[in-house]
Amino acid sequence: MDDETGSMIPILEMHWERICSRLQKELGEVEYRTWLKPIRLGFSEDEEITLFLPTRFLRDWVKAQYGDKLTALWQVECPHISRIELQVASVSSQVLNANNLGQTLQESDSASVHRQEARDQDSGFSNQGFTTAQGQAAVIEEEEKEERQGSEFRSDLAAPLDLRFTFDKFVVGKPNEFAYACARRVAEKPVSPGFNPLFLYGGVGLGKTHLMHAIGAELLKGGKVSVAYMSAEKFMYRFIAAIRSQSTMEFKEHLRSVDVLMIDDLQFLIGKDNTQEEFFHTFNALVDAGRQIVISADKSPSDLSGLEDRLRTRLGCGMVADIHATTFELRISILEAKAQASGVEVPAKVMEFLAHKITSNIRELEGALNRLVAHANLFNRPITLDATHEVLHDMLKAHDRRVTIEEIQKKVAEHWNIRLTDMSSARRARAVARPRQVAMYLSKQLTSRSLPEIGRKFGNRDHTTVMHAVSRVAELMERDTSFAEDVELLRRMLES
Ligand SMILES: Nc1ncnc2c1ncn2[C@@H]1O[C@H](COP(=O)(O)OP(=O)(O)OP(=O)(O)O)[C@@H](O)[C@H]1O
Repeated sequence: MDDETGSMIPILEMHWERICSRLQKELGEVEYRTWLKPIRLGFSEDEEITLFLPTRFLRDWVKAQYGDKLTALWQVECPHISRIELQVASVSSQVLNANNLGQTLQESDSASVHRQEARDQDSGFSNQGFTTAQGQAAVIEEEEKEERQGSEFRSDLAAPLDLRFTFDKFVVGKPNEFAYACARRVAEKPVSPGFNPLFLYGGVGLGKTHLMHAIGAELLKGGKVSVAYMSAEKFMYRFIAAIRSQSTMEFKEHLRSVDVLMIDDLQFLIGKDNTQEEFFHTFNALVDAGRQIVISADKSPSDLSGLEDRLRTRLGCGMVADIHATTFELRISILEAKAQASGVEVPAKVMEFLAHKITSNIRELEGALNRLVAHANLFNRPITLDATHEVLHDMLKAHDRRVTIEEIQKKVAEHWNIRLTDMSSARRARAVARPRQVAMYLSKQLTSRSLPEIGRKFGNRDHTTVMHAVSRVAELMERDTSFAEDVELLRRMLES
């Protein structure tokens, strides 16, 4: 670490400003704003410069796409720099501004940046800098490292909230409307009878953390309330650190002084008996003192076997709200909202395709859209079905599976709103015959069945009928783009 931090800060900043304006000129405003503007200047140590990015995705992208360029530009400014280090961290400009960067630079490692941030903000969230979920993961990693190194217990107990996770960004649909309504209720009126604790549960990536952060953000708007959010994992690490540094009293007092305590991913405490015990006491102390508790987990309290019975009973005695698996409609609404927020035009067919293909998890769906948007911004190309296939190749491959003629018939019938039985009926009306031909065409394209086999599945038709259907559909696709897009969309949905 440079020990001349006082005089080094403005110099470093000056170099960084020059590098930024070069990048801006060279790459253009859009690309610069998308990828490089979020970078925050960290500190210099020997031959290395540390820069911070708000998310892991951005860090990885910047590293892969601009790592060499950034290193080269730093070398032009400061020839002794041979390496740049990109880290995920919640470093708000507020923390690393000219006034306090000096202090920050005197600290010895990146974890100290978080420490500095926490000190600045003291207790509660009201003045805190915010970070992303990935940022928090990085913070936890740093903390674990610190704890392994035996450093002293710290009083900054809670993790920052993620500003992106607010109620207005949460898309409500059938699967999550109850959980949403409960979260809203707690945010508007904490400790309402019957809502303490609020226990949110559901599968991975369905919005539990989002709702918890939204509760926190809403409560903080009103001020005067202290909110502590942390993952159960973090709770455990902090607890262990407190034991090691003989500061468990501080730990308990600090946690028990908050108005609202939110613990995410409680299932992590399964099998961690001592931490469970501590959590149980904290829980009771807070509830007895009339404070609000919000918990999330992947299962309902009664299904969290491995948690002590008395804890499970207490967890289930407030409001238990399930977030169900997403529906196609909800996935579409989420994609529409996120596409609109990104400012990039995403065709409806692409959204339909993604919503059909990526069904398990909103995080994955969001990740797919982010990749498409990033790609479109970077190469200044529109998002199309072809581009989607290309950009998400690896992700889509993971979902690939074999398709049957029955599935093709069903999907095609649904698409054109005809009866499934018409796939094998003798009806010749175009409204029925055309979809049937498309289904034959797709059966030829997507399965290894022979023409006679396909014919048999379509009401024992002759193989020449199938041949005719295949060439007719191919011909129509060439002439009619909208028809071609329909067929293409069906093909991709079936391949998903
Ligand atoms: N209804 C929704 N509307 C908009 N975005 C959503 C919705 N549900 C989830 N998301 C987004 O999906 C991502 C994953 O959500 P979140 O982290 O809240 O899931 P989780 O249920 O806590 O997952 P885990 O079980 O892994 O902790 C987040 O970026 C979140 O903003």
